[in-house]
Amino acid sequence: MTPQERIAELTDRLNFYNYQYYQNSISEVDDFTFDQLLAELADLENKHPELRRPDSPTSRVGGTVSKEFSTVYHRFPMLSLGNTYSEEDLVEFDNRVRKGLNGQEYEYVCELKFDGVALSLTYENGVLVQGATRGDGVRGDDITNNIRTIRTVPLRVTGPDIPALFEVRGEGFLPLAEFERINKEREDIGEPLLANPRNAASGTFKQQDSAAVARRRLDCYLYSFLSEPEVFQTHEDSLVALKKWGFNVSQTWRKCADIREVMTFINEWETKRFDLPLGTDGIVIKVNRYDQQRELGYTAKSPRWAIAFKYKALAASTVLNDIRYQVGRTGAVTPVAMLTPVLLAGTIVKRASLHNANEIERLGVMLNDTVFVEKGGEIIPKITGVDLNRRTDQSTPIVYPTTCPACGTPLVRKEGEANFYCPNEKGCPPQRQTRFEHFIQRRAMNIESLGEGKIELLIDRGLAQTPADLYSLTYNDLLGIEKVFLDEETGKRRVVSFREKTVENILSAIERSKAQPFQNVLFALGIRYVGNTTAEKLADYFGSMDAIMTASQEALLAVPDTGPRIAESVVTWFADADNRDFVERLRAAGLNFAGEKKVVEREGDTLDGKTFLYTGTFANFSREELEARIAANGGKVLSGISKKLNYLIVGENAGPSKLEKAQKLNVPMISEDEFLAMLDA
Ligand SMILES: NC(=O)c1ccc[n+]([C@@H]2O[C@H](COP(=O)([O-])OP(=O)(O)OC[C@H]3O[C@@H](n4cnc5c(N)ncnc54)[C@H](O)[C@@H]3O)[C@@H](O)[C@H]2O)c1
Ligand SMILES: [Zn+2]
Repeated sequence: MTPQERIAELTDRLNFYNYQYYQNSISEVDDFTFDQLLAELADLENKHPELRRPDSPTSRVGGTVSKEFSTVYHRFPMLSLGNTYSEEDLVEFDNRVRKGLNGQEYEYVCELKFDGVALSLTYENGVLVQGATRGDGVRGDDITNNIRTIRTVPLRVTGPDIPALFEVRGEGFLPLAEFERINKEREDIGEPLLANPRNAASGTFKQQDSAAVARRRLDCYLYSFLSEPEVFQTHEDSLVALKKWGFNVSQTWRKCADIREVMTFINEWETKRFDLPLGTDGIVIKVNRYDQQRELGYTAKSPRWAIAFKYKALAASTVLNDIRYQVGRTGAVTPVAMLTPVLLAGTIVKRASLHNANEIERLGVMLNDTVFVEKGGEIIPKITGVDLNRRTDQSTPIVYPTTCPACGTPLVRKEGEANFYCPNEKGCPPQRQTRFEHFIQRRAMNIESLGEGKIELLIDRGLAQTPADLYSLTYNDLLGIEKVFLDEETGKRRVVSFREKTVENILSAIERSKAQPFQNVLFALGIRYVGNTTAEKLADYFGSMDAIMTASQEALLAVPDTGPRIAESVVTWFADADNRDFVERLRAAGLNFAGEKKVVEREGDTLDGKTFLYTGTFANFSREELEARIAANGGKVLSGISKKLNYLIVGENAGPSKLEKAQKLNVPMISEDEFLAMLDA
């Protein structure tokens, strides 16, 4: 390949990766690969400057603005950071800084490099007036409403020394615990999992519906302050002031006297960073004094006074001994790699996730291969590749099972899904077991004292086939039963036994569960795609189990945020005779089959069949009241603007992007008064 061809190929490929990463929140390759390709391109361009393409990613910030939000111009450009993975490069950076400052003394401030989305917040007279993404560095998306949902971002700051106009910048992120929570919920209701916290954060910030954004508890760390004229002498002073004014500044930063101290900081955080509540991928090193920053200046893409040191993802190599196929509640089969134990980032790793059959194929991995495992932002490490140099004739192909490893039923794969499923929902032991686990969890019936092997014991003894059987258990059924569990990995024995106290606790928890609200009961049924939030919406809208059981697909579609997939799943579930029998037994046990509050009482039919969306705030209604009135009069609230939408109700401070889109699609816009008039019609 000629240099010209290679340059063209790299330019196209990297531009495509950037587009996927910033526009669609998808990583086509890992960051290290991306950075290596970018470095290769920069190197080729240096050698052949005449071959450099005008759209080269080496001299531009990677992102763009999107059509869904209105565009804002940054007062000060939002640039990228030069990055390196090596100590030598860091020493070179330090040499450049020393040269650039002509022998002046200088210090650095080191911060963690938070792995999220760059945000810019503008405050006028102490009030947050604008929040934006980085975009292409010059212009970004106005996502003020979404940023307002972050609880740690102050909407107003006060104090004698606060400038009238200033900007703060930081990293918006999805905390790891929140990422795990969302994925657990998604797994629970059969939704595909989010790939990693960074991409999840980026996707969330770009959502149109800020109520949906608020449900994912995003957070933000601030790390930079900008104003004109400057009010601080150093970056350090600004971090201290930001913290004092109430901004969320991670207290992990440290001032370093020289590059050796910087290296110490870098080494210190290499594994300690995994204890932080968010994903990080390196250390950012900044010259502390602002006047020196100015003196050093900028390239087209990044400041010369800062650099990012990126950690290579922590990897280890070990042998893949076996694959276990786990069957989840919805029947999805997931392969789990069983590894020869290996130390990685301070913990012993014995298993790694392989996601699905496609992933095994993509990796080309075989049993007994030596594989690379990496720990990224997520808790469970993953297999990232095969060490082909160490493949021997011991390696044997992985034969993906065609029947359920637990019950022998032939597996099925649905159109467009990566997972295989065991369709034997009722008879398959792990599905039955996880159905119980779903039923007893806190957000469902809250009988968590039945965890840790107790359910298995009940099933084994034939005391419970379905969760409905829990309600007919007696003291004498339970007292004294026990089972010995053997942990296959540690070889340890664990005895689960029902003594008097245990039995009393369990029976009283079962009794108490009868008081759980209706929405919990609905969620506990374990209908696919009916997670917590959906259960709450259905319960609010229909008010009773009977209403939901008999609801048609169309009636279900009228519930806010309920699409065809959920509607179909609900109808199919209740059409099943065993499921209906299960429901009747729960009714007989005395569970709550009706909601106490917010039953939609029909006020009228003036809005029958009409669809609405609203934007802004209203004089006569809160959001909830508005939605309730629409529903009570036969209308439906949609979650986004489309051609199907009949009316956009426009309140105070309406979102400009919604207005623009409605205009483009010719969706009629009405005021609050016009809406009131429709109700009375
Ligand atoms: N995997 C892919 O397909 C893909 C595609 C595009 C980009 N990327 C990754 O993204 C990088 C380019 O992204 P980039 O231009 O945002 O550069 P960057 O992420 O390497 O560095 C700049 C960004 O760091 C963030 N940051 C975090 N903590 C910070 C702190 N304490 N101080 C200052 N900034 C901090 C800010 O958001 C800032 O915009 C690439 O080097 C690559 O690793 C990956
Ligand atoms: Zn099965």
